Amino acid sequence: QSGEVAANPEQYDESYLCPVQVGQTTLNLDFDTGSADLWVFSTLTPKSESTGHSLYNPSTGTKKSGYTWDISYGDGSGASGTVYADKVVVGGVTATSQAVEAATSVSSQFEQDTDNDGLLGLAFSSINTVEPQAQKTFFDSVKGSLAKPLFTADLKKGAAGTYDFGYIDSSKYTGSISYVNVNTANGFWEFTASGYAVGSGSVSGSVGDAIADTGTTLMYLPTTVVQAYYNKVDSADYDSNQGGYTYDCSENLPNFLISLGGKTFTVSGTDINFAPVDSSGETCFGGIQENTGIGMSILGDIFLKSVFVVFDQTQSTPRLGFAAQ
Ligand SMILES: COc1ccc(CN)cc1O
Repeated sequence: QSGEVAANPEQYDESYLCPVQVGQTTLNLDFDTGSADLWVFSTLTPKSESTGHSLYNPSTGTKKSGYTWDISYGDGSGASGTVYADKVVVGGVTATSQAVEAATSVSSQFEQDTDNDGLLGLAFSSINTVEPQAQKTFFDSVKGSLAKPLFTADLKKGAAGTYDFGYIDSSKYTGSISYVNVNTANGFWEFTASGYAVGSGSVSGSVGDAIADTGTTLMYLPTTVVQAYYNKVDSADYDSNQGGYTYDCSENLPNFLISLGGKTFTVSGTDINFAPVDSSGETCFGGIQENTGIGMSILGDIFLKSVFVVFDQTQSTPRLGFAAQ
């Protein structure tokens, strides 16, 4: 089988939500290549936490007795609950008995984001949080039945993009796809990013160890790289109250160039201009921030919206393919 599903941006492209049939209900889920749990708001979620969300009703599923899950994300948000086996359909691709993690508790960030009805993890199943046995991601559940064991991400700035499962749509990118091998030891789509440049010119140095993470909004890079970037933005400085680099919204940001698999990709300064910090619209928060304390770099949506990415398990070693959009 193969299929395509829309990836609809929230305000400021904070995250992208895709319609997914879970049991008999269609929910809008955040496809997250940085985690491996498929969890959903449900009729088991306290009403005080689920108002405004679409809810999975586990009555259509088979309860996995004694199974629980509990996940925490890098931004301090999290959720927990119980586990059911049920039908999940993404763009016509069907997992007939997918582990569906029904939330019995969610953190305030999820409670408040009423566009988001849960997450569909697309990292490696080794980091699924279900106890006593880790469960397969949706991709792992359907991988063997896909025309090709791969999926692609084509996210866009302020417009609907797509995730495709089982095939590469050559109309969605320009030029050739350059591939890098993935190290799955940490359960992420993790690889080594090479040189970089600010504005234009030839790349140098090295960004280093990085993950491709559709579930993270911004780009988190080594301090040396981030300082080099904002040194080229006159009004920029690090604002500890905001927790990152800010600048005058009136200032044009430079492009950021990064080399992956021998090919240089350009993230436009307009894409790196993330959002105003408040309603005055005077000060803006940058889409490139420091990876301090994370242990690796994260190429999140700010990066991903300017490339076409293949999450490829056609070889014995998983690999990532990058092409310009
Ligand atoms: C609060 O919202 C989220 C928190 C964490 C993730 C995973 N990186 C996705 C989200 O949509």
